[in-house]
Order: sequence, then structure tokens, then C-alpha cells
Amino acid sequence: MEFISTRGKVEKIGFLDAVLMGLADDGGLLIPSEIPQVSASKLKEWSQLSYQDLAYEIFSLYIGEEIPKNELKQLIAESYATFRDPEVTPVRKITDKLYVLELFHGPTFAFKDVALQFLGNLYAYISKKQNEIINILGATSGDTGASAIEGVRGKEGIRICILHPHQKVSKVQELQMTTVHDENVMNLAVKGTFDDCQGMIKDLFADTVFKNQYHLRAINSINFARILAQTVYYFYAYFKVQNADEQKVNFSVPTGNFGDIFAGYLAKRMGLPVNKLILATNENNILERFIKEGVYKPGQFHMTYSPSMDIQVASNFERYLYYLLDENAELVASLMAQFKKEGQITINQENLAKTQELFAAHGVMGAECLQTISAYYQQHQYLLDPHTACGVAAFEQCNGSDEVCITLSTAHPAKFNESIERCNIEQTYPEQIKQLFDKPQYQQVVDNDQDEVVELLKKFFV
Ligand SMILES: Cc1ncc(COP(=O)(O)O)c(C=O)c1O
Ligand SMILES: N[C@@H](CCOP(=O)(O)O)C(=O)O
Repeated sequence: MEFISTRGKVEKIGFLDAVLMGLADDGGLLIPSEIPQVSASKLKEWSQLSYQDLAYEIFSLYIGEEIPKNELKQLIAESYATFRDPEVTPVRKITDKLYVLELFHGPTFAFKDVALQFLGNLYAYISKKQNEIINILGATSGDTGASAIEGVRGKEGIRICILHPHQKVSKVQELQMTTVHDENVMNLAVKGTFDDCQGMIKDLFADTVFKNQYHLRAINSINFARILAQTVYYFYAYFKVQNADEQKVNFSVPTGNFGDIFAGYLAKRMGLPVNKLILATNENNILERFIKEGVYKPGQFHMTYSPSMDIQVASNFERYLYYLLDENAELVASLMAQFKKEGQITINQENLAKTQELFAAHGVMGAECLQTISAYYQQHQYLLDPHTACGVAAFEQCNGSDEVCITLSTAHPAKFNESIERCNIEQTYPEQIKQLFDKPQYQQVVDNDQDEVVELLKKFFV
């Protein structure tokens, strides 16, 4: 399998080079040159597989011979051995219409672990095999950072620096990142928003001289390996729905950077019979507005009960745009340049209709989010975290009466007790989270200033 850029200015490269490149060198995003197709008979075979075996089959389609079979199997086994549930991502049936796909059984209690446990091990593998220096630079609204740090802490040949928006992540998220005291980890708390953090790292990745000099590697969903690992649970969950092939099966996805829902889009393009992708946002609803109106334009930033989705500029939107525009890289490049200049992209009516054929969207306001948490707790004795609650509220709004829906549960409620307490629900913290409160924190608070960050990176990355 070869990889190309959404902006068309990168020579075709293999999977491992795509992982190391992270952001495409022309500023675009890497995607497979062709999307592998999975036949109905293959799907039937896959429906019987364990999570790990399914991951192996799907990964192999993209990795080919670049990692020997037994080594890939070993990487997958190690990555999912850290999960607390033997099914890795179990599916719970809540009602006849609603299933919840629990993605929070990994070490940091968020869906990010599914991809980042694998990517952390993959980086360690590449570092050892190819003697590559791995200096990871990432931005987080709370979950990616904790998960990426957990995936590589203490690993030889790897350093990691994570930027998070100061005082705009939950307390547990902050503690998960900043109580790690390994010398290969640096946490920078930026006085700004997640978009500021993400903007900074994207600029640094786009500066190929700096990127190559300091061997910068990405763990955000700009890295295609993240998307790939996240496609697996769409297949796995679909196979768990009773009589899925006789029903219309939707997925409802709490969305910020458009990464997780893009993985669902990719699964559909590979042949998984997904009916509709329901995009759930909070008050930061740029993506809801895009799906309803065809205009992609950042709005005012809001702090919400679902802080991990407090995102305005969604990295993976560009990947979707590429496919929406019939893989016309030149057009994508010019639209992205226009976005940089004018802060807005508008698609035509034909493309809006195409988008609305597959996507529905609902922006969930704070009161509706809390009300959904309370209602599901009372009626189904099931405690939703605020991001998942947005997904469930969007399911209620957008699911057709003849459709079933799998809502992605992207985090454990214990990570967001600030929001759960507002529903007057007392929850018990898992032991791993409880112990964080006794530990000292290590982080540097910095201004929202790229030069200040660069100086710190130069000292930290060897
Ligand atoms: C708990 C949680 N839910 C949902 C999201 C949104 O996922 P994505 O950015 O892939 O759209 C995030 C972060 O991105 C998250 O941390
Ligand atoms: N919500 C994310 C934001 C970063 O998204 P990513 O999927 O591109 O890593 C987070 O928790 O950090």
C-alpha cells in the first residue's frame, strides 16, 4: 500500500514512512492511494474474529509486507494486553435501538488508547529496527496527551512533548498527563485554547527543515496510523449488533477533530455497510454547521461540559474534503489556502447533498448534555460521560425509527467528574484515577507564543 497527500505534492511513500512523516510534507494529510475493498464474504469471515485478529486483518491491508506477519501480531497483542476488558472494545445494548461501543477500557480511560497503545509500540519498534530518533510533538484537549504519554513513557529512543490548553482540560486529564515524571516526557500548559496548541504544532510540522532537524513525529490524528487503528472498532461493533445485516445500522460519533468519525467514513468506504454517520458536537459546532449548511467556518470558542471536543478547526476535515471533491488534490490545496487566508470554505449544493446523504449532525448544548446524562442514569442505570452523552443526544435527534445506532462511548465518566457532579450523581473513581490526586505535578506554563515553545523544544529534543 502506498500513501499520498491530500494536497498532491508528496511522492508516494510506504506505511512506515507515512507514520514517520505524520503531517504530509506539503502541509496536507496522508491517505492511502487506494482504499482497500472488503467483500461481503470477507466481512462474514471477519465477524467471527477476536478484536486482535480483526485488527491484524485490517492493519495488514494497509501495512502489507512492511512489518513481518509475526511481528505485527506481536505488536497488536502487546497493545491490547493493557486493556481491562478481554473484548478490548465491548458493545453494550441499552435499548432495541441503541448500542454503546465502550472505547474506554484502556490505560487512560479514553478511546485514544485504542490507537495510541499501538502507535506507541509501533514507534518503539521503528526506533529499534531502523535506529530512528522519535521525538513526539503533540497537542491535546486532554485525552490524546494522556494516552500518548502512557503509550511511550520510559521507552528507549523516544521523547514526547505535549501541549495542552492551560486550565481548559478536566482535573483528571491534567493529572494523568502531568503526574508522569519520566525524563522523556515534557508537558507544556499553553495559555490559550486547544486550537492554539494544534495550530502551533501544525506550523512546526509544516516547517520541514525544523521537522527533519528535530525528528518530529506526530501522535495526533493527522497521523494516518491513528485513523487506521480507529477503523477496527467500527467493524467489531457492527458485528456485535443482532441481525446487523437485516437492519440499517448508524454510528453516532462525538466529534472534535473529525478523526474518529473519519475512521467510520473510511470503514464505510472499505465496504462496511454503515447506513448513516451521526456527527455529535457541543457548542463548538463548526462541523454541525458544515453538515447542515455546507459552510466550514470557525465560530466563537466556548468552554463546555465536554472539554475534549472544544475544538474549532478540525484536522481531519481535509481528508473528508479530498474524497468529497473526487480526490482532486489541486482543488483541496487551493481551498485549504483559501481557508488560511479567508477563514472559510463553502461547498456547492451538489457536494452538500452528497454530504447529507451520509452524515446527519446535531450540536448538543450544555443543558441537553447534562439532561441526557441524568436521564440515562435514571432510566437505564448507565452513566454516560459528557462526550458520550452528546453522542447519545445526537442519536435521539437524528436516528430514524427503522434504524439502530451504535454510539461511540469515547471516555469513562470518571475523567469528567466536574460535569457528572452537576447532575447530582456521585460516582466511584477507578483506583488508577483515585491515586493520581496524591501525586506531584510536572508541567511548565507558557504563553501562547510559538517562539517560546520552540526554544523549549530545542532544549528538550536531542
Ligand atoms: C472523549 C472524547 N470524545 C470525543 C473526541 C472527539 O474525537 P475526534 O477529535 O476524533 O473527533 C475527543 C477528542 O478528540 C475526546 O477526547
Ligand atoms: N480531543 C483530542 C484532541 C486532539 O485530537 P486528535 O484525535 O487529533 O489527537 C484530545 O483529547 O486531545
